[in-house]
Amino acid sequence: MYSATDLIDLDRYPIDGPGRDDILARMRADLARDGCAVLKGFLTPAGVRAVAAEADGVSDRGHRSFSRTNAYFTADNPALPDSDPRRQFYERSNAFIPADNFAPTGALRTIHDFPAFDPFIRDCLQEPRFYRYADPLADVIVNMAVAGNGFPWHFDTNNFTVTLAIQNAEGGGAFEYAPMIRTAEDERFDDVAEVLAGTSDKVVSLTLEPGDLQLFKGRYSLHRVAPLTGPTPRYVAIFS
Ligand SMILES: O=C(O)CCC(=O)C(=O)O
Ligand SMILES: [Fe+2]
Repeated sequence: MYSATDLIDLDRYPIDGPGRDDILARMRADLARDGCAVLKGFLTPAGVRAVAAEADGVSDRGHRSFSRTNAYFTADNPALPDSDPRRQFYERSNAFIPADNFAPTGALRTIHDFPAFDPFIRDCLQEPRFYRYADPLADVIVNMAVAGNGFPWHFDTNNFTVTLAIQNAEGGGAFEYAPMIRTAEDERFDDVAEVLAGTSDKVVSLTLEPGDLQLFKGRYSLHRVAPLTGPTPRYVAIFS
Protein backbone atom coordinates (compact mmCIF):
# COMPACT_ATOMS: atom_id res chain seq x y z
CA MET A 1 0.00 0.00 0.00
CA TYR A 2 1.23 3.43 -0.89
CA SER A 3 0.39 6.74 0.68
CA ALA A 4 0.07 9.70 -1.68
CA THR A 5 1.93 11.81 0.84
CA ASP A 6 5.03 9.66 0.31
CA LEU A 7 4.75 9.81 -3.50
CA ILE A 8 3.87 13.48 -4.08
CA ASP A 9 6.28 16.14 -2.81
CA LEU A 10 3.68 18.03 -0.79
CA ASP A 11 6.31 20.00 1.08
CA ARG A 12 7.38 21.58 -2.17
CA TYR A 13 3.87 21.66 -3.70
CA PRO A 14 1.23 21.87 -0.94
CA ILE A 15 -1.71 21.44 -3.33
CA ASP A 16 -3.85 20.34 -0.38
CA GLY A 17 -3.34 23.27 1.98
CA PRO A 18 -1.84 26.69 2.63
CA GLY A 19 0.44 27.61 -0.24
CA ARG A 20 -1.93 26.18 -2.83
CA ASP A 21 -3.00 29.62 -4.03
CA ASP A 22 0.57 30.63 -4.81
CA ILE A 23 1.12 27.52 -6.92
CA LEU A 24 -2.19 28.08 -8.69
CA ALA A 25 -1.31 31.67 -9.53
CA ARG A 26 1.99 30.61 -11.05
CA MET A 27 0.42 27.77 -13.06
CA ARG A 28 -2.34 30.02 -14.40
CA ALA A 29 0.15 32.69 -15.42
CA ASP A 30 2.34 30.14 -17.21
CA LEU A 31 -0.66 28.64 -19.01
CA ALA A 32 -1.91 32.07 -20.06
CA ARG A 33 1.53 33.07 -21.35
CA ASP A 34 2.45 30.05 -23.42
CA GLY A 35 -0.01 27.24 -22.84
CA CYS A 36 2.40 25.18 -20.76
CA ALA A 37 2.95 24.89 -17.02
CA VAL A 38 5.28 22.46 -15.25
CA LEU A 39 5.73 21.44 -11.64
CA LYS A 40 9.33 20.22 -11.55
CA GLY A 41 9.79 17.40 -9.07
CA PHE A 42 6.08 16.96 -8.33
CA LEU A 43 6.89 13.42 -7.25
CA THR A 44 9.34 12.51 -4.54
CA PRO A 45 12.31 10.29 -5.51
CA ALA A 46 10.41 7.37 -3.94
CA GLY A 47 7.37 8.30 -6.02
CA VAL A 48 9.42 8.26 -9.22
CA ARG A 49 10.88 4.87 -8.34
CA ALA A 50 7.45 3.44 -7.56
CA VAL A 51 5.72 4.58 -10.77
CA ALA A 52 8.70 3.61 -12.93
CA ALA A 53 8.68 0.12 -11.43
CA GLU A 54 4.93 -0.09 -11.93
CA ALA A 55 5.23 0.93 -15.60
CA ASP A 56 8.09 -1.54 -16.13
CA GLY A 57 5.96 -4.29 -14.65
CA VAL A 58 3.25 -3.82 -17.31
CA SER A 59 5.39 -2.66 -20.22
CA ASP A 60 4.50 -5.79 -22.19
CA ARG A 61 0.80 -4.78 -22.08
CA GLY A 62 1.21 -1.82 -24.40
CA HIS A 63 -0.97 -1.54 -27.48
CA ARG A 64 1.31 -0.51 -30.28
CA SER A 65 0.09 2.01 -32.78
CA PHE A 66 1.65 3.17 -36.04
CA SER A 67 0.39 5.84 -38.35
CA ARG A 68 1.56 8.29 -40.92
CA THR A 69 0.10 11.68 -40.21
CA ASN A 70 0.44 15.39 -40.75
CA ALA A 71 0.33 17.93 -37.93
CA TYR A 72 -3.46 18.24 -38.31
CA PHE A 73 -4.41 14.53 -38.51
CA THR A 74 -6.09 15.25 -41.84
CA ALA A 75 -5.96 13.34 -45.13
CA ASP A 76 -3.58 14.42 -47.85
CA ASN A 77 -4.90 17.06 -50.23
CA PRO A 78 -2.98 16.91 -53.53
CA ALA A 79 -4.62 20.17 -54.61
CA LEU A 80 -2.36 22.03 -52.18
CA PRO A 81 1.26 22.90 -53.03
CA ASP A 82 3.87 20.32 -51.97
CA SER A 83 5.30 22.84 -49.52
CA ASP A 84 2.05 23.32 -47.58
CA PRO A 85 2.34 22.17 -43.94
CA ARG A 86 -0.82 20.10 -44.41
CA ARG A 87 1.13 18.00 -46.92
CA GLN A 88 4.05 17.16 -44.60
CA PHE A 89 3.52 13.63 -43.29
CA TYR A 90 5.52 11.89 -40.56
CA GLU A 91 5.64 8.48 -38.94
CA ARG A 92 3.94 8.43 -35.54
CA SER A 93 4.31 5.37 -33.33
CA ASN A 94 4.16 4.47 -29.68
CA ALA A 95 2.50 2.04 -27.31
CA PHE A 96 -0.31 2.91 -24.91
CA ILE A 97 -0.52 0.84 -21.73
CA PRO A 98 -4.25 0.89 -20.91
CA ALA A 99 -5.67 2.07 -17.61
CA ASP A 100 -6.87 -1.35 -16.44
CA ASN A 101 -3.23 -2.35 -15.89
CA PHE A 102 -2.95 0.13 -13.03
CA ALA A 103 -4.40 -1.18 -9.78
CA PRO A 104 -6.26 1.10 -7.35
CA THR A 105 -3.58 0.39 -4.75
CA GLY A 106 -0.71 0.97 -7.18
CA ALA A 107 1.51 4.04 -7.15
CA LEU A 108 0.05 5.72 -10.23
CA ARG A 109 -3.57 5.57 -9.09
CA THR A 110 -2.60 6.51 -5.55
CA ILE A 111 -1.23 9.75 -7.01
CA HIS A 112 -4.21 10.27 -9.34
CA ASP A 113 -6.73 9.51 -6.60
CA PHE A 114 -5.15 11.84 -4.04
CA PRO A 115 -8.26 13.89 -3.15
CA ALA A 116 -6.61 17.24 -3.79
CA PHE A 117 -5.31 16.25 -7.24
CA ASP A 118 -8.37 16.75 -9.48
CA PRO A 119 -9.49 20.01 -7.84
CA PHE A 120 -5.96 21.36 -8.20
CA ILE A 121 -5.78 20.53 -11.93
CA ARG A 122 -9.29 21.92 -12.47
CA ASP A 123 -8.37 25.18 -10.78
CA CYS A 124 -5.09 25.48 -12.70
CA LEU A 125 -7.00 25.11 -15.94
CA GLN A 126 -9.97 27.16 -14.74
CA GLU A 127 -12.28 24.65 -16.35
CA PRO A 128 -15.63 24.84 -14.55
CA ARG A 129 -16.87 21.65 -16.16
CA PHE A 130 -14.13 19.21 -15.31
CA TYR A 131 -14.64 15.47 -15.04
CA ARG A 132 -12.56 12.37 -15.16
CA TYR A 133 -12.73 10.26 -18.24
CA ALA A 134 -15.17 7.48 -17.29
CA ASP A 135 -13.56 4.97 -19.67
CA PRO A 136 -11.89 2.35 -17.44
CA LEU A 137 -9.29 1.73 -20.17
CA ALA A 138 -8.31 5.37 -20.53
CA ASP A 139 -8.62 7.44 -17.36
CA VAL A 140 -4.91 6.99 -16.62
CA ILE A 141 -2.62 5.40 -19.17
CA VAL A 142 1.11 5.20 -19.76
CA ASN A 143 2.47 6.31 -23.11
CA MET A 144 5.55 4.23 -23.89
CA ALA A 145 8.02 4.93 -26.68
CA VAL A 146 11.42 3.56 -27.61
CA ALA A 147 14.08 4.67 -30.09
CA GLY A 148 12.50 4.71 -33.53
CA ASN A 149 9.06 5.49 -32.11
CA GLY A 150 7.91 9.01 -31.73
CA PHE A 151 5.43 11.81 -31.65
CA PRO A 152 6.22 14.08 -34.59
CA TRP A 153 4.93 17.66 -34.90
CA HIS A 154 1.19 18.00 -34.32
CA PHE A 155 -1.63 20.01 -32.81
CA ASP A 156 -3.73 18.17 -30.24
CA THR A 157 -7.42 17.68 -30.91
CA ASN A 158 -8.18 18.08 -27.18
CA ASN A 159 -7.99 21.34 -25.22
CA PHE A 160 -5.39 20.27 -22.66
CA THR A 161 -3.31 17.35 -21.42
CA VAL A 162 -2.13 16.43 -17.95
CA THR A 163 1.06 14.39 -18.09
CA LEU A 164 3.54 13.02 -15.61
CA ALA A 165 7.07 12.23 -16.78
CA ILE A 166 8.11 8.82 -15.43
CA GLN A 167 11.23 7.72 -17.27
CA ASN A 168 13.39 9.21 -20.03
CA ALA A 169 15.24 7.42 -22.80
CA GLU A 170 19.03 7.75 -22.85
CA GLY A 171 18.87 10.53 -25.41
CA GLY A 172 16.39 12.75 -27.20
CA GLY A 173 12.84 13.09 -25.89
CA ALA A 174 12.80 16.83 -25.32
CA PHE A 175 9.30 18.27 -25.46
CA GLU A 176 9.47 20.92 -28.19
CA TYR A 177 6.64 23.37 -28.77
CA ALA A 178 5.78 26.57 -30.56
CA PRO A 179 3.55 28.41 -28.07
CA MET A 180 0.23 29.62 -29.47
CA ILE A 181 1.50 29.49 -33.04
CA ARG A 182 -2.06 29.40 -34.38
CA THR A 183 -5.37 30.73 -33.15
CA ALA A 184 -8.96 29.62 -33.67
CA GLU A 185 -9.21 32.31 -36.36
CA ASP A 186 -5.81 32.10 -38.03
CA GLU A 187 -3.93 28.91 -38.97
CA ARG A 188 -0.67 30.81 -39.70
CA PHE A 189 0.50 28.17 -42.14
CA ASP A 190 3.71 30.10 -42.94
CA ASP A 191 4.80 30.02 -39.29
CA VAL A 192 3.88 26.33 -39.02
CA ALA A 193 5.87 25.55 -42.17
CA GLU A 194 8.96 27.17 -40.62
CA VAL A 195 8.66 24.97 -37.53
CA LEU A 196 8.35 21.85 -39.69
CA ALA A 197 11.37 22.96 -41.74
CA GLY A 198 13.44 23.47 -38.59
CA THR A 199 14.00 27.15 -39.33
CA SER A 200 11.59 28.72 -36.82
CA ASP A 201 12.76 30.88 -33.92
CA LYS A 202 9.45 30.23 -32.11
CA VAL A 203 10.27 26.75 -30.77
CA VAL A 204 10.79 26.24 -27.05
CA SER A 205 12.57 23.05 -25.92
CA LEU A 206 11.62 21.65 -22.55
CA THR A 207 13.52 18.87 -20.83
CA LEU A 208 11.17 17.07 -18.49
CA GLU A 209 12.67 14.89 -15.78
CA PRO A 210 11.00 11.90 -14.14
CA GLY A 211 8.53 13.19 -11.57
CA ASP A 212 7.69 16.44 -13.40
CA LEU A 213 3.97 17.19 -13.88
CA GLN A 214 3.04 19.08 -17.05
CA LEU A 215 -0.18 20.84 -18.04
CA PHE A 216 -0.22 21.63 -21.73
CA LYS A 217 -2.74 23.27 -24.04
CA GLY A 218 -1.85 21.67 -27.34
CA ARG A 219 -4.67 22.77 -29.61
CA TYR A 220 -2.95 25.99 -30.67
CA SER A 221 0.67 25.11 -29.86
CA LEU A 222 2.45 22.91 -32.38
CA HIS A 223 4.54 20.33 -30.51
CA ARG A 224 6.52 17.13 -30.76
CA VAL A 225 8.69 14.79 -28.72
CA ALA A 226 12.24 14.94 -30.16
CA PRO A 227 13.40 11.56 -31.53
CA LEU A 228 14.57 9.10 -28.87
CA THR A 229 17.86 7.24 -28.70
CA GLY A 230 19.10 4.33 -26.58
CA PRO A 231 17.51 1.15 -25.28
CA THR A 232 15.52 2.56 -22.32
CA PRO A 233 11.81 3.21 -22.96
CA ARG A 234 10.36 6.65 -22.33
CA TYR A 235 7.31 6.49 -20.06
CA VAL A 236 4.83 9.30 -19.60
CA ALA A 237 1.55 8.92 -17.69
CA ILE A 238 -1.45 10.71 -19.18
CA PHE A 239 -4.34 11.59 -16.86
CA SER A 240 -7.66 12.21 -18.62
O1 LIG B 1 4.40 12.08 -24.68
C1 LIG B 1 4.31 13.30 -24.56
O2 LIG B 1 5.06 13.95 -23.81
C2 LIG B 1 3.27 14.07 -25.33
C3 LIG B 1 2.63 13.27 -26.39
C4 LIG B 1 1.64 14.11 -27.17
O3 LIG B 1 1.94 15.15 -27.63
C5 LIG B 1 0.27 13.61 -27.32
O4 LIG B 1 -0.05 12.52 -26.81
O5 LIG B 1 -0.53 14.29 -27.96
FE1 LIG C 1 0.17 16.16 -28.38
